[in-house]
Amino acid sequence: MEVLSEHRAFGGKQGFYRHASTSCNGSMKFSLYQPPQAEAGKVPVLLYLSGLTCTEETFMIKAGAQRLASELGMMLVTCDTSPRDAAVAGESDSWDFGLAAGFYLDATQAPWSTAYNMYSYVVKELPAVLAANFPAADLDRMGLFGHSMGGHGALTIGLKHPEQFKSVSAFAPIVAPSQCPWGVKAFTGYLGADQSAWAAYDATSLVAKQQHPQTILIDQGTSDKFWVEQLKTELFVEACQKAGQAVSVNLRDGYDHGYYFISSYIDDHLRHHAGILKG
Ligand SMILES: N[C@@H](CCC(=O)N[C@@H](CS)C(=O)NCC(=O)O)C(=O)O
Repeated sequence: MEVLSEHRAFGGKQGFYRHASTSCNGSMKFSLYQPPQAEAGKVPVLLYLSGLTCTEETFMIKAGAQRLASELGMMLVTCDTSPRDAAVAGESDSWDFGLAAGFYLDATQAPWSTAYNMYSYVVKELPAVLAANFPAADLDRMGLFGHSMGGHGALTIGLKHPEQFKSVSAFAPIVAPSQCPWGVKAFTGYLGADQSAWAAYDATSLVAKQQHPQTILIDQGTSDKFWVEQLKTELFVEACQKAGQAVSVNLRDGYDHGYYFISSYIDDHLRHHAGILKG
């Protein structure tokens, strides 16, 4: 692992790192905030998955999460949103598919399957890099959250791996990718036209079969221009009610899809995860 830069922040350390990734067939970057408590022992790890067009930097620059993470003694980690180094033909043709749009799945279709394996990257490869390089990262106390496409990643991966990700939350998540334009485009390209392969990466389908033992926290702005067409919170809430999954949804009046919304409610999410991981 290569250190790109490290910066003192709120008594801890904000760093940016690069490593060779087999899942993504090239080098990948991630960012990590170590709270001051990491100097004295292990701390819980909160992994954040970003949305379309974002990088490993976006959350650390815009969400304003480090101040409370420092107080609570939580490590924050954000990865990139797709492979960057694999030179897959056509990957930069659109902003909602390919580069910065990996959708946290393992692609099965050529040419994407050689590198677009963000599911394996998040579940296996990145945690192994953390274990090897950050002794203070307590991987038995990991939480997962994310925004939009990353909210979809957090919900699906959290539902599939409740033992690994003990707490789950999301800002403005895509909850039913099989039923919205972003998801249909991504799943058709990465997974193929046969929709039977899609359910494994669709939170609304998944929750009928696999529930998370903890309450899932969701915040959604009511002035989010993507809410009705792409995000469809209500489909997940209905599926949770049917399946007996505890979910707490806060509709935030007048907030849009951007990072001013996220930074307004980031503390609630950090406290949600701390309550479970440190409880
Ligand atoms: N490019 C898209 C919007 C993309 C977008 O809103 N991305 C969200 C995640 S889905 C984001 O977090 N963008 C980065 C930012 O707001 O800093 C558009 O013009 O409609």
